[in-house]
Amino acid sequence: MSGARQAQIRVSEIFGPTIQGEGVLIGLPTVFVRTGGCDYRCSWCDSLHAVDSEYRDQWLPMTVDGIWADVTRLSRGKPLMVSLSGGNPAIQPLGGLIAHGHAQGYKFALETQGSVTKEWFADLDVLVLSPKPPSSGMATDWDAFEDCLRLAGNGPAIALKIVVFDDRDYAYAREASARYPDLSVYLQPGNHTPPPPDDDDARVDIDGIMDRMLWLVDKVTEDRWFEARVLPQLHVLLWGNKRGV
Ligand SMILES: C[S@@+](CC[C@H](N)C(=O)[O-])C[C@H]1O[C@@H](n2cnc3c(N)ncnc32)[C@H](O)[C@@H]1O
Ligand SMILES: Nc1nc2[nH]cc(C(=O)O)c2c(=O)[nH]1
Ligand code: SF4
Ligand SMILES: [Mg+2]
Repeated sequence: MSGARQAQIRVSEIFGPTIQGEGVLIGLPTVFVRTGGCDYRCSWCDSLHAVDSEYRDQWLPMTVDGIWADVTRLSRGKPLMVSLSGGNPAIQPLGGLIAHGHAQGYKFALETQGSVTKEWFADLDVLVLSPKPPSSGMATDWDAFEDCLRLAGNGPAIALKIVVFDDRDYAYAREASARYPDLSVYLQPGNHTPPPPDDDDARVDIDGIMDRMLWLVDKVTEDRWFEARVLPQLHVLLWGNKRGV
């Protein structure tokens, strides 16, 4: 067995099929592989159970074969799009998983903030880069971000997805998009009520999300930013902050 097949990947949860709730693949049936651990700490992160080391005892080191047994069981052996998220999945050794799945007709989309890059980005089908706006409390390292684009090359389709809570975030999204005019850009209203990691049924402020959604639509139309796409987190509208959907 090759080294890549035996690499240990830290997994927080594997679930689905559900529909991709965000961005360029919205509505597409998918199985999620959510890895554990992140180099960021966004103030409003909705997946702290896969970020905060307090939850690391819930993360399992898994091999490609172990993950693949779950993915094929959930998809009942029918190839589909696998969504790699986290935490930051870019810090995990995912190249072997992607090669193994591709050989069986599956596709792979990766969600990452663009702070860490890997050679295997070039093997992805879809790369979603989600640089973080000021409200997150994180600073963007644009050199690291550009490394992601460079290593991905012409391999995957690449899209920008930027969370927007307020005017400063919106200005950041405009700047980020202006830097990379060839990338399609998706604006996502922020959820002010991310789930506490231990509580699946936490209330979600749908009215607030809808208000920001309407505000964002006004902003892009007033600015004649006609390349931007504005989309809510569909899974949050459907299932609130529930985990595993
Ligand atoms: C949980 S992150 C995991 C992948 C990677 N760390 C990243 O941030 O792209 C997946 C997506 O959820 C978004 N997200 C996280 N918390 C959110 C919130 N409270 N409201 C809206 N989107 C959020 C992130 O910006 C990212 O686009
Ligand atoms: N349905 C669904 N769509 C999603 N898109 C991005 C998600 C994520 O947490 O990375 C996510 C998620 O957790 N569920
Ligand atoms: S980068 Fe992604 S997973 Fe990490 S803290 Fe921010 S939103 Fe959460
Ligand atoms: Mg999520």
